[in-house]
Amino acid sequence: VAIAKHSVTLEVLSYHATASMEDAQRLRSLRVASAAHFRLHDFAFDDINMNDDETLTACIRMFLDLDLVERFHIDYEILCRWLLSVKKNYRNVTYHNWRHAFNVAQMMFSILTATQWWNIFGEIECLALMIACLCHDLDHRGTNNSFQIKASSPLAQLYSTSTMEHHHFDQCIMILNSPGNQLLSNISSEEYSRVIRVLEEAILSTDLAVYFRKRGAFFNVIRDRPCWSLDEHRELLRAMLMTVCDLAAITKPWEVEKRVAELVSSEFFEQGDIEREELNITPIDIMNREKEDQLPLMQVGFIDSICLPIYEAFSRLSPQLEPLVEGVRKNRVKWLEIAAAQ
Ligand SMILES: CCCOc1ccc(S(=O)(=O)N2CCN(C)CC2)cc1-c1nc(CC)cc(=O)[nH]1
Ligand SMILES: [Zn+2]
Repeated sequence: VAIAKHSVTLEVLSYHATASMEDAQRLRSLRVASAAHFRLHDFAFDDINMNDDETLTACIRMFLDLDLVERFHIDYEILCRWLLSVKKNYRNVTYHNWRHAFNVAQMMFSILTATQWWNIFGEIECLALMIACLCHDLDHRGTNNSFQIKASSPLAQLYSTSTMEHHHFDQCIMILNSPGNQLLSNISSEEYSRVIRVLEEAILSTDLAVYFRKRGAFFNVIRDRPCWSLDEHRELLRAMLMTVCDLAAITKPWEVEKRVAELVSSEFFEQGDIEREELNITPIDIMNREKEDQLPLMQVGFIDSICLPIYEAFSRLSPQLEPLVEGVRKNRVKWLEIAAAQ
């Protein structure tokens, strides 16, 4: 029975859509503007004025400028089809959609280039980090890990910890293995297994529970600088870097942060509505529409407990990253002002 259940579950999960030949041909024919044109090196980057095609050509630009296409002999049409397939496997949910993944990848690109850490990680790990950012929330349903457990969803039956993150990695691998989407088909098996291992670590590290578990070690290692080189703690740095990119909306100019927080809270409230209506449970405050007025102070709590520690640590690691922690501090003031005005 267990196997039957498992195969049924896999059956349910294994559906994924890949892009058509026509779509890939069309994207392939589009002009790819420069990183400067897209402002891809800006920490204040905002995708709001971009259409979907532009987000895709901006991803091509990031892969080209990190020299990943040349270095890994990536077939251009496969890169186009792979990007289209990744975008197609994000659902039309309020926050955890393609635009979120795209913004996370742009933040990774701007940090790797501003700090020159692409030199420390090397091409294999940069390739894995960029793929991880674009794929890290694949097939998100707009509900979090605890919801999967409470709803005993098929995903929770497969993965009891980091439920969604294991699924995102699963989906990422399935797309990479799909005909016409095999981005990594021209690298050696030794390099391939390194990319996949870094990819899995990076996607799983976007579970905030993993961030909480690992960040103590990271802060200790930072404190004892400079008696070690970043190179010795690359895995820990990559894990923290994924969280820094995943939460980066909190560092953006107020108008961006305000808009994104609205999307995050809407998605939380949608989950709360399902919990109330279908699971008959009272949602936690952050997902409870009736507690909407507490949102500004919740954001201050989010900033103090989760964001400031990591963005301060990163600005100590590299002065080029100071604009990030400054952005968080400015947004903290704005959230407090709103709370005080209520
Ligand atoms: C904006 C609507 C309210 O949003 C929040 C409310 C509370 C907290 S929390 O730090 O208290 N905490 C986090 C860990 N959970 C397990 C328990 C609750 C975080 C957010 C929040 N999260 C994200 C990441 C998705 C982005 C964002 O902007 N805000
Ligand atoms: Zn994410």
